[in-house]
Amino acid sequence: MTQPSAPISRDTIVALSSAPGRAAVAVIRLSGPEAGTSLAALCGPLPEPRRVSLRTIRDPRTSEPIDRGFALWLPGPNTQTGENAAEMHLHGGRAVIAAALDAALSIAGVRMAEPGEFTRRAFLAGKLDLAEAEGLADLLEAETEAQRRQALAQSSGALSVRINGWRDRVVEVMALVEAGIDFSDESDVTDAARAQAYDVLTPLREEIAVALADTRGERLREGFRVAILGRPNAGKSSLLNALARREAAIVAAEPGTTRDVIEVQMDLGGLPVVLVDTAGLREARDAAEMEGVRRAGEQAKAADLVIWLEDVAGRTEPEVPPEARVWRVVNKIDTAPAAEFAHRISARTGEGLDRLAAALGAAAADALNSGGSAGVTRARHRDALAAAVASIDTALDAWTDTPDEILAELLRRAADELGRVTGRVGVEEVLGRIFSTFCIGK
Ligand SMILES: Nc1nc2c(c(=O)[nH]1)N(C=O)[C@@H](CNc1ccc(C(=O)N[C@@H](CCC(=O)O)C(=O)O)cc1)CN2
Ligand SMILES: Nc1nc2c(ncn2[C@@H]2O[C@H](COP(=O)(O)OP(=O)(O)OP(=O)(O)O)[C@@H](O)[C@H]2O)c(=O)[nH]1
Ligand SMILES: [Mg+2]
Repeated sequence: MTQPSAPISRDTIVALSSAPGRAAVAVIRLSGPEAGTSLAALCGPLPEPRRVSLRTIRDPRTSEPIDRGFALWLPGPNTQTGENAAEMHLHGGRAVIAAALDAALSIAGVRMAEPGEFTRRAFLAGKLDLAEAEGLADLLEAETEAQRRQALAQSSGALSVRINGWRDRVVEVMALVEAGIDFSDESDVTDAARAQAYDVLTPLREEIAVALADTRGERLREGFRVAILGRPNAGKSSLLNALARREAAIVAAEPGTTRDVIEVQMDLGGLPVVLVDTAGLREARDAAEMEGVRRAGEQAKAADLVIWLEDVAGRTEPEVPPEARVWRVVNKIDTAPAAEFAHRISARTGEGLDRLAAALGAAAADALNSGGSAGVTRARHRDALAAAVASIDTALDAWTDTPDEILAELLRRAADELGRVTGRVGVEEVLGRIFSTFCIGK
């Protein structure tokens, strides 16, 4: 757990923590030193801690009733933020929410929360570390089962435990090397400690490098990208619509219909797949189409998989970047026999689509973390691990003929890089970036 690294604000914050807009129930949360006094000002004498109590919520300026709802008093420090906290569960109408927030803000010392400020305070109180806070952000964004599982694991400390374990081992190696600094006149001790340090560091470096090379966690966050490319009129937009089960893209009989890139999010067996429809590739007839063709090429590069779609009546060679992974799919098999093709479909009749969707799901399952392992999920983690490995490599390369002090410094750098992931090191620079991605009220 992270220790508080900045003074906790004296302000009491308030926010609507349920989704904005009309809903059955709205949850308004307060956190900070005046959360209890504020709740009392709004709802009368404080309920018993952690007990739901039905109250009339009133505007403290006028005593006019605003709503009847549940009040909760959550005294610190055993709260999500570590501070005094309170909640009101109200009827979810817009005017109720507006009046209750306005009434809370009329109380001295209470202000609106910034995006992510509840979570930021939880972090500052040492209730969760940076990687866990990121996991929480991902949990709010999760759209499929595998994403939810990965996010829940990260928010519960799975990645932090691994990273802290690596960091502890680097520190252990550092201590062995530093033993040499302290006993520099006893070369037996130094040599034995160095040898032992080397033996700990080598497999550790391997472990971190393996985690670094595993991109499945990051790809699970972002989704498995499948770009549909082909000549105009192959039926790309029809295929996108058929797989997405909605008319996301315009389909028309004349070639050159699609110009923009159209993305739809799919859930294939709990895995996020992003399907991308593109402009048909040909000698463009106008500037807009030319731009569409250029963007199609970009999508092919960014995709994890390209579907090269062909009309059974006129086969074409894939025109995709050489490094792209390509599946050739033959469409319009309702119009001609096509038994010889591996992937054959009719976007019109739906024939072959279940098989194609199952194959896409299997490809996604290979490429994405199924939500079980606690790997790297963001570029921020990857950068830190890469820097740690680089520092360890420098140390290992120079192992035998480098002074203890320099080796220890390289190892300290590696430990610091690992510490960045959980926020033990270099917190300030990433705080704003991480917490601002939350919604207000989280
Ligand atoms: N109504 C409501 N539902 C909610 C939340 C909330 O704030 N309000 N949560 C908000 O995110 C989530 C639950 N997360 C929470 C995390 C920690 C603590 C908490 O009070 N922790 C204390 C006490 C732990 C204990 O006694 O078991 C602590 O860590 O010291 C509460 C909620 C999801 N559901
Ligand atoms: N018979 C038959 N016609 C199809 C099938 N799939 C698409 N079509 C028709 O083919 C024409 C072109 O379909 P689109 O989906 O717009 O083709 P596209 O590849 O997106 O074309 P561009 O956007 O111009 O590149 C439309 O008239 C579709 O109805 C199919 O499986 N069978
Ligand atoms: Mg199209």
